[in-house]
Amino acid sequence: MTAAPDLTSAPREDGVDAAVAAARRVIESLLRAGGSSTAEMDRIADQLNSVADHLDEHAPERDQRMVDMWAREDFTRHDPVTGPENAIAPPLHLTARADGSVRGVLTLGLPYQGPPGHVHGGISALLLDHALGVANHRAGLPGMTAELTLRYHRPTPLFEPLTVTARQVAADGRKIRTTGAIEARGEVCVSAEGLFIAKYLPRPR
Ligand SMILES: CCCCC/C=C\C/C=C\C/C=C\C/C=C\CCCC(=O)SCCNC(=O)CCNC(=O)[C@H](O)C(C)(C)COP(=O)(O)OP(=O)(O)OC[C@H]1O[C@@H](n2cnc3c(N)ncnc32)[C@H](O)[C@@H]1OP(=O)(O)O
Repeated sequence: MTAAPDLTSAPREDGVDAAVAAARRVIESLLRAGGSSTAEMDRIADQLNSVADHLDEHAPERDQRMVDMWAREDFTRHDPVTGPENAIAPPLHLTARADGSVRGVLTLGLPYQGPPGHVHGGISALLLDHALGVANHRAGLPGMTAELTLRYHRPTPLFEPLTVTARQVAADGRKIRTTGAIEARGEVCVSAEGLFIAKYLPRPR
C-alpha cells in the first residue's frame, strides 16, 4: 500500500523543526510544573530569555522572513495548526485521501485544555478552520473563511488520538462550501460547515 500524499509539511528531525519541537515540550512542561513546582523558575526564565535573545540576533528582517514564509507553492511551514516552524501549532499533519477528503490524527495535551480534561472549543475551531482550508487547497479552489459554523456534539478529550477530516462539498462561482469533523473513539465530537470565498491576499514579495 502506498502512503497517503502529504498535504502539510511533515516535521524534520533536525534544524528549526527540532528546536520548535523542544519549545513545544517547554510549553507543556511549564504548564505541567505550574506555580507550586519546586523548579527554579527564575533561572529557567533567564535561560529561556537567553535562547530568545540568541534567536533574535540571528533572525532575518521581519519583511524578509515574511517573503520566505510565502515562497513555497506546496505547504506552509509557519502556520499555527500544521507548521513545523511554529511552536504554537500542535502540529496537525494532514494527508490526502482517495475520496477527495483530507485527514490527520493528533493528540492534544494540557496547553489546549478548555473544560476539565477536554479540548478548548476555540482550539477545535482553529483545527477545523485550517483543515477545511487545506481541503479547499487540495480541491484546487482555495478561499478565505467567510463563515464557519461549528456544532459541539460532545466534549473532545485531551490525551487521546483525535481524527480530523475535511472535504470540499460544493463550489458555486466564488462561494465554496466545505465540511469537516473531529472524532474521538469513532464518535463525532465537533462538526463544521464553512463558507469560503475564492480570494487570497497577495503574498509578501
Ligand atoms: C495564494 C494561496 C496561498 C498558497 C500558499 C502556499 C501554500 C499553502 C498551502 C496550504 C495552505 C492551505 C490552506 C490554508 C489553510 C487555512 C486557511 C485559513 C483561512 C483563514 O484563516 S482566512 C482568515 C479569516 N477570514 C477573513 O479574514 C475573511 C475576511 N473577509 C474578507 O476578506 C471578505 O469579506 C471576503 C473575502 C470573505 C469576501 O469579500 P469579497 O469582496 O471578496 O467578496 P464579496 O463581498 O463581493 O462577496 C462575494 C459573494 O460572497 C458573499 N459573501 C461574502 N462574505 C460572506 C459571508 N460572510 N457570509 C455569506 N456570504 C458572504 C457575498 O454576499 C457575495 O455573494 P453574491 O455574489 O451572491 O452577491
